[in-house]
Amino acid sequence: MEGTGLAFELQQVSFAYGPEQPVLGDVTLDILQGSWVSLVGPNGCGKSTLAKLLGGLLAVNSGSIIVEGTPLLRETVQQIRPRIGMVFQNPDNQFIGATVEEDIAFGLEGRCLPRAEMVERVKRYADKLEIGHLLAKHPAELSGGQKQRVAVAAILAMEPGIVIFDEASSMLDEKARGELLNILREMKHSGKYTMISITHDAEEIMASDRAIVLRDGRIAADLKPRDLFGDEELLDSCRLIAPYEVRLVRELCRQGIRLPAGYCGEEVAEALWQLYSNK
Ligand SMILES: Nc1ncnc2c1ncn2[C@@H]1O[C@H](COP(=O)(O)OP(=O)(O)OP(=O)(O)O)[C@@H](O)[C@H]1O
Repeated sequence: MEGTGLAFELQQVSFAYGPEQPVLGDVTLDILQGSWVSLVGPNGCGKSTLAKLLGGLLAVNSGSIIVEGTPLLRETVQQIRPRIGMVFQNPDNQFIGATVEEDIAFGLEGRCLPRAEMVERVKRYADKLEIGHLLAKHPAELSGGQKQRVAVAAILAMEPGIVIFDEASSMLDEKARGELLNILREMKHSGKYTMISITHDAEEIMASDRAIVLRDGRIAADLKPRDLFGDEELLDSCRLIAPYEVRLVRELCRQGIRLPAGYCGEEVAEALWQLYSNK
């Protein structure tokens, strides 16, 4: 369920890595608490840079970012950072501990939690992510999908209200990608998290509430995922491919079988079934 408060308020945010290199310009947007936003766009358009600004890893050159009501400033960044978890592309770069258990516990140690609560959280989030049987393993013994589950467990154990996934599924195989997507869906369903996912994955975008399209460091579109996948020109400019069912509906339309565009999986099956049973 979406909350009524705002997780992020961005006003005319601009950022450059150097004087010659403006990356983001005039980005103004609000993100509702409890919502799941996909950040999409072609390579180099500024998605990761925006994620780092949101996560307090970089500071804006001009404009402002407010996180859950608190302005993100040099003086407040330490207070805001713990509210935001970030999961990156390469799970190997996210491992800190020598075992899965140590890795999940690592972030909690900095929070000065009582030992019993730390142990309980490690177990609870390991169980939630179905990695309880891996707690004693060394990271090198895990598959890519298992490593990414550990990375997510380590972030969720810190109980952030906001989680940013920066291409977290892009190095995973199809099965592990599907499993990670299910984790994201469960997180959304729990209503406990504001989620931002940077992704080129059509299914992941389709599962989110809203797609923000960046092009050359500016917001080019802000729309429902199904509307994004209904707009071939916009999709092309983001270098995205629509999910299979959307392409199927489009192809059926070309063949003269008319179904509304932008349908998602079960709706396509239902519409085709209706069509078939009315023959
Ligand atoms: N640390 C850095 N120093 C200098 N320039 C950078 C740095 N990180 C990114 N850039 C540049 O900023 C621009 C935006 O990069 P960014 O990684 O935010 O894009 P992106 O949309 O996430 O790309 P991709 O889809 O390829 O991951 C690019 O031109 C990139 O070369």
